[in-house]
Amino acid sequence: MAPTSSINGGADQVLVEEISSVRTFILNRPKQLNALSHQMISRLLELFHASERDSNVKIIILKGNGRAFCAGGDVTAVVHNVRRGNWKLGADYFREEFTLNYVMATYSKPQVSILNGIVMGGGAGASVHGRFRVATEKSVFAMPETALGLFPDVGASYFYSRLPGFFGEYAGLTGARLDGAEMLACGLATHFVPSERLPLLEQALVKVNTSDPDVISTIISRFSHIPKLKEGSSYHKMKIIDRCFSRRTVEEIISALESEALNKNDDWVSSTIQSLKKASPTSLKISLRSIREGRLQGVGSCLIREYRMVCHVLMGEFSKDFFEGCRALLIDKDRNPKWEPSRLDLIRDDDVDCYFSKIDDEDWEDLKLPPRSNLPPYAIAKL
Ligand SMILES: CC(C)(COP(=O)(O)OP(=O)(O)OC[C@H]1O[C@@H](n2cnc3c(N)ncnc32)[C@H](O)[C@@H]1OP(=O)(O)O)[C@@H](O)C(=O)NCCC(=O)NCCSC(=O)/C=C/c1ccc(O)cc1
Repeated sequence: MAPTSSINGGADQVLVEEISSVRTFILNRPKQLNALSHQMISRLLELFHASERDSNVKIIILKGNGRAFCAGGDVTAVVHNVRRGNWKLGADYFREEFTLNYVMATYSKPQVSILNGIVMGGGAGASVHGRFRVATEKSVFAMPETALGLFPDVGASYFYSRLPGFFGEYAGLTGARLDGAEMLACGLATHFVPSERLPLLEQALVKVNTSDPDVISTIISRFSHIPKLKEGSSYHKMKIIDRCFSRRTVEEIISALESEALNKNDDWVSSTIQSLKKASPTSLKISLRSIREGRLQGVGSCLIREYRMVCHVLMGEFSKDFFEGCRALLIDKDRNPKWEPSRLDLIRDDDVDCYFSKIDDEDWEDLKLPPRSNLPPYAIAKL
């Protein structure tokens, strides 16, 4: 085994192992649950580009050190930037992060992400776009942004809109946590491997000398099985999810859930309503619109639209909920955000439209994604 080399600049935040044709990148901020710093994103982008150019590299393995794969973007950096009042620093972060998501979604070599723990926000973006996502019994997946005054980004309007039925709308609006079995059932994961078998899986993968996804899938399948969904799983609620989350507006979704609650006492329905009522009303409305638009767009267009949206959120012209969400959940930790506008009916369609418009600032540009050429047919977005 080649020695583990550490990467500077990111102060060892991404470790690299080189074993024959396989490059393993290890997110290495275990104390922060591998939250993605700007440096980590830049480094990953560099490593992905370099590995794509290197014909000796056949597959990429991405994993996390410690109990998380990755708990999202580094939100302590957000707090820092907000205090400095500079939304463009945030925009720079997202520009690079979304570019990384796009490179992963169109990558010419299989990426195998080992999701043995927490996978949230940016962690989902760094894995779901890749070819293989291996969940375990320790996986906890969520896009929790509506509780923070943001919206499911990193291309979630692409991958959530492609989940069965209206499961993506459900998971995106409520921020629901999914376990490994649910991830596999809905397609966020491609395989489920018990964590105790991961060392054997990795030993088998590092012997690979091909980028053929069928070969790699066959290898992972040797270690995987289909786990049973828990009795209380949201995936068993697909009929209710489809009935309610297919509605045109957030208001209609909530009232459909309330009708379900009247008909039948169901804890799952009550807690779903509670999650929606706790979230930022503005976030809910822009998230629903984003996932709906994502249904008809490719991954690149989704990321370009989400970049516009996130810049509007950071500018805070219509609502400053993102800053309030950071205050309530991260700074003061009172978990009691005061959203403004405070109610769904105070947000008009025109207000939602603004989040999808170009930014009125002469220095601002739409996200420009790198050209991707000569890709093999399987190097298209994966869901
Ligand atoms: C449920 C979690 C994943 C685990 O909870 P736990 O097991 O009780 O563990 P802790 O919450 O104690 O977390 C352990 C440590 O990791 C830290 N941490 C845990 N997630 C994080 C984290 N995303 N960041 C930065 N430290 C963290 C957390 O602060 C804590 O640090 P410390 O108090 O110093 O021990 C919990 O940590 C949690 O909810 N984390 C946030 C998850 C989340 O909302 N992720 C998506 C956020 S939205 C986003 O990505 C936007 C990023 C952004 C970036 C740049 C911008 O300019 C603008 C926006």
